[in-house]
Amino acid sequence: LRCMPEPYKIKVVEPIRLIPRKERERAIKEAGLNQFLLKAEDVFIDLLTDSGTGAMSQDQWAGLMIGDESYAGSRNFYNLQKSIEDIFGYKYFVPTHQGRGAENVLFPLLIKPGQYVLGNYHFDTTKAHIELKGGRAVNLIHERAYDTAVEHPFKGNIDLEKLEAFIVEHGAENIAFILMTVTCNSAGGQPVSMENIRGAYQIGKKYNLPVLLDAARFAENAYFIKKREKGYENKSIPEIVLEMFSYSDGCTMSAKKDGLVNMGGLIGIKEDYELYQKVRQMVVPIEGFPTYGGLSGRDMEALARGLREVVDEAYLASRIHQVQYLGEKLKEAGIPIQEPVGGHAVFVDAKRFLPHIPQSQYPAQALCVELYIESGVRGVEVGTLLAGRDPETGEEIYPELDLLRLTIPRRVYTYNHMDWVAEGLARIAARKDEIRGLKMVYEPKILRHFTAQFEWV
Ligand SMILES: CC1=C(O)/C(=C\N=C(/Cc2ccccc2)C(=O)O)C(COP(=O)(O)O)=CN1
Repeated sequence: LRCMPEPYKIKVVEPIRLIPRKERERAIKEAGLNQFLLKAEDVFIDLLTDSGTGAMSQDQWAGLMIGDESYAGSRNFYNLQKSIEDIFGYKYFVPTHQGRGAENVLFPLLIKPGQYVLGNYHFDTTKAHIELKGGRAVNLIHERAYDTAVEHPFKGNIDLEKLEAFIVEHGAENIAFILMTVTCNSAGGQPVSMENIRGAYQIGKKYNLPVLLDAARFAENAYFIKKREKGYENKSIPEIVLEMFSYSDGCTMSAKKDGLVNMGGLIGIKEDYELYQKVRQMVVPIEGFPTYGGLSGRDMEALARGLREVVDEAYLASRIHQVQYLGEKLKEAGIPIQEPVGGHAVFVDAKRFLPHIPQSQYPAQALCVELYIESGVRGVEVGTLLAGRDPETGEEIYPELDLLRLTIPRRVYTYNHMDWVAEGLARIAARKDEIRGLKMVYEPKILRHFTAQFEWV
């Protein structure tokens, strides 16, 4: 499975340390069995998220030195604007501090209370912003995404029949917009095919609905299209990216993923000047000013350069192969994962791995805690804990997928680190029937997974 070596060499290193098991047991206990509450220094290999945790290049670091911190009209804003024009083919954009900043500015301009926002599968913070603006987030991903054992090249695809049927049934006037998340994080970092993006866009046009991309991992999505979709094998990544964005009216983007930066986000608008004007007004009270949107000049420069780096095929091949490699190692150890392996993470199917733990006892969270104790590796739960409660009934939602996400930061870890993670999980697999469920002893009201506290059942 080894592919071409990484197209970069290491120049700076940051020490990491595996603290003794006794200390790991104490640390996670003090964190209420919630890995979000651990100190980063007590984590050996941090697979909590690929968001903002990647390594920047020498070109990006060099760019910090030409950060223009003028309040308005910063040079770096115009450099970022050029990157967005060249890569997305969009005429307008506004920077924001991260993805949620983009959602917080854009969504109230598009959603009337009670309207639906239709998508393949909204990420949880995006769903939260849709609901906070009075919208109703609806996931219409194709059924196959819920069966982790089923292999399909584009499990992130929206079910186009369901999409059109929903619009016809509820009336286009009750739909705010269509949001396509590429790649689809919640379904396991699964890509969306060009045909599917085009199909959703055509349906949007047919019913006069805006179509937006949640573009956090757009480059990884483009790579999968090149590798897996007929007719794209000879297209360059930049060509594929331009075509993807041509099938949208705009995008929100957490640049902390495929922007290759530690902080950043943006709202992109293809050509709707009127919407752009509204966004420029809204960004002032929320993110500061239209030419900096919550970012310093140097951050915008790092992003302007990161967007150009992320569409490099040699980089994408090495990044995605490393994720595939970890997936293969886990499969060899008989650990059930979402197949095929996605672009930014390996998702362990905790329901299949720990069938003796009911979803009401958070199997993926229990596995996450065990993995930290066993090997100092921090993953994250994408399952019942994350799903939260139904906003209307208050009942816990038991999602189809109860996954432990092992999220690989970009350009940070080596294959040895991946082996360490796989061996830790293999040791757990040997004693998995002894793993106990969890009960939540403190439950926050909003986005509970960040600060919830647990005890072993
Ligand atoms: C598809 C997509 C995302 O994946 C996304 C953020 N993902 C994150 C960041 C995160 C969120 C919640 C808990 C832990 C970590 C991820 O770990 O996966 C956002 C929000 O972006 P933001 O974090 O910059 O505000 C919008 N869309």
